[in-house]
Amino acid sequence: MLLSFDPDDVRAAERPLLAAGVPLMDRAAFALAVHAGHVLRAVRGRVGGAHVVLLVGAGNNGGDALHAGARLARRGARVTALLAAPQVHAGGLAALTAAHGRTLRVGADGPDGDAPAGDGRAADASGGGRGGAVADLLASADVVLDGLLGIGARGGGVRGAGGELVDALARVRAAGGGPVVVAVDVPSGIGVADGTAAGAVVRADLTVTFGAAKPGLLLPPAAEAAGAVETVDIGLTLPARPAVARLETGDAADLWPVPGGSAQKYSRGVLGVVAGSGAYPGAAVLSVSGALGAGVGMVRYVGGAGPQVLAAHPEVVVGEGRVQAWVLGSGVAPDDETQRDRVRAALAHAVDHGEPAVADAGALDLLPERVPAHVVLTPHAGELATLLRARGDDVARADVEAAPLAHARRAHDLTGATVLLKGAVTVVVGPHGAVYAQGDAPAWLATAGAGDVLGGVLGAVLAGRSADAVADPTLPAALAALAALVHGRAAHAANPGGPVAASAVAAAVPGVVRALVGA
Ligand SMILES: NC(=O)C1=CN([C@@H]2O[C@H](COP(=O)(O)OP(=O)(O)OC[C@H]3O[C@@H](n4cnc5c(N)ncnc54)[C@H](O)[C@@H]3O)[C@@H](O)[C@H]2O)[C@@H](O)CC1
Ligand SMILES: Nc1ncnc2c1ncn2[C@@H]1O[C@H](COP(=O)(O)OP(=O)(O)O)[C@@H](O)[C@H]1O
Ligand SMILES: [K+]
Repeated sequence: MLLSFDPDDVRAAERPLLAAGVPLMDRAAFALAVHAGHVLRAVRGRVGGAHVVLLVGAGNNGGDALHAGARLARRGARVTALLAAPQVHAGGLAALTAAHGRTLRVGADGPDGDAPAGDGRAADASGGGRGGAVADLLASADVVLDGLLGIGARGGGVRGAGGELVDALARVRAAGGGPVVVAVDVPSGIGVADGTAAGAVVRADLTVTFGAAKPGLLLPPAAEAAGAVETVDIGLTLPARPAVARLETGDAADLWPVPGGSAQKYSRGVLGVVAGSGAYPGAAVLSVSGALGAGVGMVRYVGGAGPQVLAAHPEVVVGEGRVQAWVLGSGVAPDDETQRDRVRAALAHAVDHGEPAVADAGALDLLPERVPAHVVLTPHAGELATLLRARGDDVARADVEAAPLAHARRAHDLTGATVLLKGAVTVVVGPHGAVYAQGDAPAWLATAGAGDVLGGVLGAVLAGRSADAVADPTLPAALAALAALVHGRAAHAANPGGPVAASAVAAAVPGVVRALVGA
């Protein structure tokens, strides 16, 4: 599991070590220089002679970049530091200057010249170009180390001279080629704790993060700015509970309901599916496909698409009966009152009798005011905005897309449900601070019906672990993240690197599950 921690937790973990004189910045800078060295060898063949540009802000994040730059300079790299603040980390600046790195102060008027080392003050000096000089430097760099802002960032992108550097770097990259960008701890400008990415934000190819990942490296939309993430152990002891977690391959086997030797279909879990309608029979078929692909004990289908479901899946039982979990609402048309009544009844049953339920699409507006966490909502951004508006919030789809975690959390707080918010990175919020961010899927998965398959996969897992999911209110969030992981991997497996239809995703689910839980 990839765990991330809020800046406050990271600072609290650093404090006793710093008080004891542990050289945390040295550890961070050493690891950063090692990773930058790997990148330089990959793009240039060697560190010696390579051109490295440091973007340096006012804080310790800039200090990391300067110390790492000094190490690279000592290995023969040509290092130029662009100082975006009047005062930068004194020790880092001294180290870089001692290693014969160059420093240029940048501000509203462009680069001002070499800054003296020693007191960390980047005073004006003679020499240095203006105008396009920064752009030329960035364009000629092999690697840029982004040390403008770390966990001390306060929202809304990089402001001031640093923001201008971010824009200049973006223009260089947009023109084609350009340097490999390595972010120090986090891409500068992201919302480190909430994953927002407004204003001037560095787009990195690699982020080298210290102590533990930060939430913004996992959460949308900021996660996209991080590139690959390398976590460096600098010896921090962090709390047991992360801010945001991401399930990985090794986590699936413990969570998945693998049948024991004495299993029979009822003990493995029966899933009731109330999905599809005259207008959308395909949603019922796809939802059932996802559930069967995930290995549910049995599916009972309830609704008007029985013939289509049976034609595709003769193993399904059509009609009501006892179930251990539900999938509700996929493809249920707003004017299909009969099917909507069935969804309402199933939701009430799920709440009253402790049966986990997936509430998708057409079930979202039928939700009771409050539900337990074993009811899992699976909206996309537009549906979540609608749900929040129905509860009095003035929110549009774009607001949800700009801050998915905040809005998923809001929906959880308002309803009590576990919330799985679909997207390029799927965010899951449950009670007691359970938050997951899964970025497992190719963009090809953004195709009609893919969400129905996800609902089926999740329903199967909830049916297989029904009693556990009711007893432990944080488990549905973990199982929802697990379903997103399997669903995303199935999209890859169905046609690596190419387009997929929702039914092909469902067909790939059994193989993905085998790979994850097979001995
Ligand atoms: N505490 C430590 O000893 C360690 C800290 N480390 C590094 O230190 C970083 C944190 O350093 P700091 O606490 O100094 O904070 P930062 O280096 O993240 O920056 C804080 C500075 O940026 C300014 N600032 C904040 N938001 C801004 C914005 N939106 N636009 C422009 N300027 C803004 C603030 O006024 C402040 O001067 C970590 O991310 C990590 O890179 C590492 O060296 C590991 C050890
Ligand atoms: N850019 C993207 N990259 C990867 N996966 C995506 C992207 N956009 C959407 N998805 C995933 O594709 C699926 C689409 O589901 P949904 O929007 O409910 O479609 P439908 O209602 O047609 O089934 C979700 O699982 C979502 O997480
Ligand atoms: K940074």
